[in-house]
Amino acid sequence: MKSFFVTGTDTDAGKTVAAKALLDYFAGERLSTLAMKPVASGCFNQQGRWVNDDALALREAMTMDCDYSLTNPYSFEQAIAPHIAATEENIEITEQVLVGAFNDVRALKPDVVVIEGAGGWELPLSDTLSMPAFVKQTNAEVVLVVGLKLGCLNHAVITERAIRADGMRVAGWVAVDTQSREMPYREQNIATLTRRLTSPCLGILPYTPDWRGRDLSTYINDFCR
Ligand SMILES: Nc1ncnc2c1ncn2[C@@H]1O[C@H](COP(=O)(O)OP(=O)(O)OP(=O)(O)O)[C@@H](O)[C@H]1O
Ligand SMILES: C[C@H](N)[C@H](N)CCCCCC(=O)O
Ligand SMILES: [Mg+2]
Repeated sequence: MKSFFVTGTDTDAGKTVAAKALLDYFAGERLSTLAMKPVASGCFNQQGRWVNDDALALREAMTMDCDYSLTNPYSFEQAIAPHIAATEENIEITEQVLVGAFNDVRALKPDVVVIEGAGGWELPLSDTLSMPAFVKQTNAEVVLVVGLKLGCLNHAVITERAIRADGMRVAGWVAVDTQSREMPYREQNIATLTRRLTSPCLGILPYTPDWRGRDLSTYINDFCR
């Protein structure tokens, strides 16, 4: 089994869209998949349970099925920094619960698990815990999603460096056009990312308003053969 943790240059970088594209790609490779959005802030009540749009989109794209609570063990109502949302709900996010959910997902024996982070790499989860501590326990390779906007070059280089400094392997990066209006000098920016990042480009995702219903596998380069 392989696991990929999808992080980004920031919140709104396009992690959910890129994670969906990875799930579509693995499905096209005839690999079975499960997805996780372990910590979600910005949830709504659906039939008595708090659910999150990212988690639901990833669950639609995965090829296997599992209980919602394994995909998304922590779901907070407010769309704010998760550790603050957790405090507001008198909940402490623990590594034990996160790793427990990951192990339960792994026990279902998918070929691939795709895990979407929240915010950027160094996301606080409590006063003492940050997301990288959980990622380390999963042994996942990290995919860095770069939301194409002014400022992304600095954020991308620093994030790739931070992931490696934390001892994790970077599988590569995916650039995402998150807005209808193309970033000025888009190609030059992508060329700079290609030169300055030392991991490979795994794909470039164009602006696709109906991305949820589309097969995005075509935008992912072959990297898992
Ligand atoms: N390629 C795209 N085409 C169309 N819309 C996009 C694309 N990429 C991102 N978006 C939109 O931009 C917004 C931010 O993208 P997304 O939700 O994937 O970010 P994220 O990194 O997952 O953020 P979060 O930290 O909240 O999980 C969303 O409204 C999404 O629908
Ligand atoms: C609610 C939002 N869309 C994300 N899911 C959470 C982003 C947290 C960012 C925390 C931070 O680094 O400041
Ligand atoms: Mg998301």
